[in-house]
Amino acid sequence: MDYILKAENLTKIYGHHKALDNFSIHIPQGSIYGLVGKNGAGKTTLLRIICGLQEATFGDYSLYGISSRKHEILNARKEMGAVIETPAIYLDMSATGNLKEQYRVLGLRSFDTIPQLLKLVGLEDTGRKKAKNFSLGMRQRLGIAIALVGNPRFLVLDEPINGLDPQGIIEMRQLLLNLNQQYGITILVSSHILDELSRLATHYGFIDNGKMIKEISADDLENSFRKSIRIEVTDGKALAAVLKQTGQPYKMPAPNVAEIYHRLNISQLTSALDKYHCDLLSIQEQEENLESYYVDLIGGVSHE
Ligand SMILES: Nc1ncnc2c1ncn2[C@@H]1O[C@H](COP(=O)(O)OP(=O)(O)OP(=O)(O)O)[C@@H](O)[C@H]1O
Repeated sequence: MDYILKAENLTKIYGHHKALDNFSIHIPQGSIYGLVGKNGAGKTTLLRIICGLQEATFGDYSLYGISSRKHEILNARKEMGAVIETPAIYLDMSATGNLKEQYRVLGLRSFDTIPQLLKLVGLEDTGRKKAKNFSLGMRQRLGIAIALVGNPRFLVLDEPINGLDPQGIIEMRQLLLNLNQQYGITILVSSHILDELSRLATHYGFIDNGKMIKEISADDLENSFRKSIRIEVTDGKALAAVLKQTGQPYKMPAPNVAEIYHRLNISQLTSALDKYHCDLLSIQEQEENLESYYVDLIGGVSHE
């Protein structure tokens, strides 16, 4: 498989703290790769390193097969655009003004493609309006337009939907899918918003404490989702006691709620609970999702 970005043993140490610890990652060409991890897991550190904003303490990585130890990595980075933390935009300038600045920085002489770029990110009607009067979503999309100057084949986005309103989230989703599907741009996107990420990502990497815990394609992930039955009762302890007797795996995501993964005889369960004076409040079939997978992988209460 062709990887846009590959690392096997990246380590970044701040003082005594390992922000990345022998970290590995494999981003297939053409993917939308969702990087998932809690606050402080090391996501931004990784993104800053691959964008050349920081150096790794140990280890290297390759971009389009070019090792970060080689001088040519500087050229490889020109084929990559990024928005890390807040987009780097001039608030007193219009969208066009901001793009012109970036064209100049990259030494591009003609501004002819600016209208096309503005249309692509949905900012074609902003005229002379200054970026300081843009909504957060418009600023994020302007940041992406700036990152797209120079036609990168790899786009790196740090939490692009954080703080956006529902409309902003939908527009961002459509933009990212369009960039990936119509323009073939590989996208690395970090996000906490798992439900939204699951509508976009073709691959996932789960990072915790600076380590890559698991990489998986969206297809493999979906195939691994199990169906379960969610039961809510008046007395979780009684439910746990009854379920323990079955010897089958179950989880208790909340005090009075259990999820079980095997066939269940409801009348037997009800009469067993009855002995503890415990009532069955609700019973529901459900399928695992990205969020429950993440909780299982990175931490949660399980009785398997
Ligand atoms: N410049 C720095 N000096 C010291 N420690 C740092 C520095 N930058 C990051 N860290 C620490 O490294 C760890 C990883 O931080 P990082 O910003 O990469 O996490 P993150 O996954 O991006 O989290 P968040 O989602 O909160 O941005 C954290 O414990 C953080 O406090």
